[in-house]
Amino acid sequence: SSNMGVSGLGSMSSIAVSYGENGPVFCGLSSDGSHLVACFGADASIVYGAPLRLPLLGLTAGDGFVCGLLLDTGQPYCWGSNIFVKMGVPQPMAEGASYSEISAGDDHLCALRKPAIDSRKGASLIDCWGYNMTASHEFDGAVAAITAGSVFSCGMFIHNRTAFCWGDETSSGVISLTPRNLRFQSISAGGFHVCGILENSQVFCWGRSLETQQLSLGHGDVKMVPMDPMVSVAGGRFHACGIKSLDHKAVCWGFMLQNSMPPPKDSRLYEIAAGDYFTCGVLAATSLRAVCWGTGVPWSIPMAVSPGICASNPCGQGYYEFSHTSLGNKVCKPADSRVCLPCSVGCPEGTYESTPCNLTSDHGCEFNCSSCASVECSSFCSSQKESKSKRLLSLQMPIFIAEIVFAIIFVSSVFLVACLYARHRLQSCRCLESAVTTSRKRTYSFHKEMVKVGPDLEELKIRRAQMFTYGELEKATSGFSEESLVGKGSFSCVFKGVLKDGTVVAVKRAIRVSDVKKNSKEFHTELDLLSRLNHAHLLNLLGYCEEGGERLLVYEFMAHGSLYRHLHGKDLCLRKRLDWVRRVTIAVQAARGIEYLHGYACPPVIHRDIKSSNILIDEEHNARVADFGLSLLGPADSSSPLSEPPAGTLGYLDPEYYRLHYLTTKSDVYSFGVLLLEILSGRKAIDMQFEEGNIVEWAVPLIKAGDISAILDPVLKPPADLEALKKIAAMASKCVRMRGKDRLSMDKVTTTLERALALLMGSPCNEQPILPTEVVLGSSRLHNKASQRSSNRSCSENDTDDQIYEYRAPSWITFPSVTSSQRRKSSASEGDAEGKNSEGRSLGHGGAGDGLRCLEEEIGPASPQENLFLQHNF
Ligand SMILES: Nc1ncnc2c1ncn2[C@@H]1O[C@H](COP(=O)(O)OP(=O)(O)OP(=O)(O)O)[C@@H](O)[C@H]1O
Repeated sequence: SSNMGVSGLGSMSSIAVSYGENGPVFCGLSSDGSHLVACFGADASIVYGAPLRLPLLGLTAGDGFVCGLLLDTGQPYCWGSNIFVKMGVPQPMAEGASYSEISAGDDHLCALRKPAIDSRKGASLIDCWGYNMTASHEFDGAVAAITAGSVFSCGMFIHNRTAFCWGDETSSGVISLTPRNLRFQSISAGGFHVCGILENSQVFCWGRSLETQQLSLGHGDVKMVPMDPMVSVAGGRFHACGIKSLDHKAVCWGFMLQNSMPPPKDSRLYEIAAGDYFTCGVLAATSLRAVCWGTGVPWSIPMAVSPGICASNPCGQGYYEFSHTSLGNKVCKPADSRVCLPCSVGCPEGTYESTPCNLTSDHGCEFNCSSCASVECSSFCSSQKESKSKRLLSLQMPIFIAEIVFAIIFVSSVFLVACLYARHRLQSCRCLESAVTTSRKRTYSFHKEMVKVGPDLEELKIRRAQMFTYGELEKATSGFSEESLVGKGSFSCVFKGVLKDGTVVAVKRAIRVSDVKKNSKEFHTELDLLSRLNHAHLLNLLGYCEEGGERLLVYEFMAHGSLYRHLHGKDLCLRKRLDWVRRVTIAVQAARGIEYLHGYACPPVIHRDIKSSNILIDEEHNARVADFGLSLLGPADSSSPLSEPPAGTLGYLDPEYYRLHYLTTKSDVYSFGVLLLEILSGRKAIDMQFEEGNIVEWAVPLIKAGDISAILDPVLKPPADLEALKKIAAMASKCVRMRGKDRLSMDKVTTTLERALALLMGSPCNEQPILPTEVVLGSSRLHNKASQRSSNRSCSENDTDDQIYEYRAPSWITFPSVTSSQRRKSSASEGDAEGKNSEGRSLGHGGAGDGLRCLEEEIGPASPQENLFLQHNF
């Protein structure tokens, strides 16, 4: 018994889609076994509010919000914004309650309590929160699964597999239509309907939103419920989709808006989830990528998602255990859990079942080659013949090789014996010496060859980056023409190009320099680094070319250029269009990219050249951190310094680094602090137009004096409430502290920025702790818009206290406390930063601390007159 394969408007799944006035969002649990969620789409409150560090068992989504079931505690956790559902852990909730499943409707969430049945009462408990639904329900008998529609919810009993529904009958009209005698394998609710898979795998739907009367909604088609057997269904607002048992392809029915995208024709799917007018699914291919169809689908989803929810029970009959060739079986964290997927039923016409569905794989279907009637069959059978003969050849091959090897060994042994005999006979022969020399020579040349193997192996490491020929890139950029030139750096030119397959790329071409060796090293550093790093806010390297003296890097093309161009370009409109929310969003995204470099890449990476021209903006206005040419792999312990000659850009350069060559991740924090000041003020890092040419020297005293308005970019109207920008400014001044140890760490910076963004967007701050200490359940309190708003407003003030970050979750941006290993580096540095400037304290790293203390007064921020030696990534 399982509820697998059911994911409707709000059933629990490894993927969830939210909809509503802020736009569509796709969220999915990563396929790497971390159980962590990532969200992509239009609604910033969901995308940036996702609890990036809390492992979740499953997801569900409603109008403007997404909820996950916490893997460790079995509590629901919601993020996004919906005035009827409290974000964080929904309130009121019974103390210590733990749930096995959650399911969200438009404006409510229901959760099935663990254990499935109360042994004393023989009843199951389902708790709901949200619009007209906040109550605790008791049902006689164990419940197998729950699902939520627009203003109602349904469940299915384990013992007789019948469905039951409750909620607002007047507006849903679903409850009274619930069939009493039908037995289901699974059910899924949509807007005002429910579809279930019967025991014979046929679909049965009830309710009113799938019917022809909905034609009055606008132009579109109404399709009948198909007769095909299905393995899973998902209900949208006026439609439902299912995965067919036969071929695992998606099919949809109900009302479809005109011009809405059809489901993918040729792709098999694992899991589906429906939003209001669209549906998304996980591709049953090695990529495990998600695809969406319908109307108003979320943006592209650059992640591999788990194909289902991890279950602790062994897979039942009719299910097989998912295993991924390259992932092993790492989709699930608890060792004894697994994703169970439904077996396909039947084989397409003209084929027969060649292998049955077993514990580890779905069944296989093959054409019957003795009676071929279709073209597909003929081509399949002829390819089979070919592969059979190849197989035969491959079986014979090892025997052939073994024979040759045996012959060689035999001949060499005979030769060796003959030589030894000859040597024995000619002991006084003087040619021995020269023989030794030759043999030494041979050994040497062999070694040389071994050494040569090194770089080849190195090259093999560059897995993801594709190698291009110079000709290909020349063609892509119309011969590196003037028209294709999009930017110039100190040592490179960047061209826009279009590859053969139509991909738009940026080709970075080194200005030819004589010191090829040094540049080659840096070239390979960047290649190696970029190909190993992977984060939504880092600029992806697509490929490279190294031919003769030419070195070219091929990146994704960033349609909106650099942040520098937006802030300091000639076009003032561009600068004005970058309003406060956009600026802070860019800062959050860039911070996340850098935090990844510092905390998640192993070993840690220090960027060394954070600046506004290295923050690029993509088509969807997301920020990407670029230019890792100067990156160095950092020490595993971020506080131990690397002694490196300084490289970077004037104005952004950490004083500790350029004076002492003392390089840690805190050098990037300094540069990021400068970047934040730049974003807030619209001033360049160094601008000699002003009396105070260095942005740090100018801004920090003003911030410390509390005069935040004096530093804000004059081209923008200050926001109504300055609190968010004040927080950012205060934090920026902590980032540019003289001593690295006194600066914040990047994860702290990200957290503060996220919180500031929430404040700026007028999001209510929630006083509730992540794990509530006192909760009451059962008050059928109807949340009301006005009261909710006023309570929201009153609580947004006093959250400046740093400690609050660790314990409290605001309503839509979450700041969960993380595990010690995740914050391995920051915890040490945090202590340092918070334990502020305790001058007498030991700095913990031998002489380095003392050296710093002596030099503290001596060091000042980079002055524009300073003549620095700057390296570059070419
Ligand atoms: N992937 C890209 N897509 C679009 N434009 C890009 C891309 N990469 C770089 N650019 C543009 O080209 C310009 C030059 O980039 P480049 O990385 O060569 O130098 P830089 O970082 O600006 O300066 P420096 O070389 O001094 O560090 C950038 O400022 C940006 O406007």
